[in-house]
Amino acid sequence: MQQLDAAAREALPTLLPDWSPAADGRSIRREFRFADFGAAWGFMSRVALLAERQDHHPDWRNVWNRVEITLTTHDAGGLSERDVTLARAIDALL
Ligand SMILES: C[C@H](O)[C@H](O)[C@H]1CNC2=NC(N)=NC(=O)C2=N1
Repeated sequence: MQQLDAAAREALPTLLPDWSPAADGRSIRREFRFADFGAAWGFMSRVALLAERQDHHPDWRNVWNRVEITLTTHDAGGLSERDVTLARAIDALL
């Protein structure tokens, strides 16, 4: 599994404006806030189905109506196209 190349990294702020790259460049992160726990859980259920379909899984946490998602590719030891693909699919759920 290849890590993102320089051009793809440069495109991240445009492609994924709501995701913040980690200082070490190895992951991207976004926080989501919903009306209540049920809405947050429903979102997480849909993300879980995306993750299974893409065989690419988030590192995430949920506190009541908040969901924090961090994406990285463990097999690549950093960011890959799989992270970009999953992030875009997650954004499309909103
Ligand atoms: C064997 C299976 O394809 C791998 O373990 C997949 C599963 N989901 C994954 N998710 C993430 N975030 N990174 C991976 O490297 C990864 N690898």
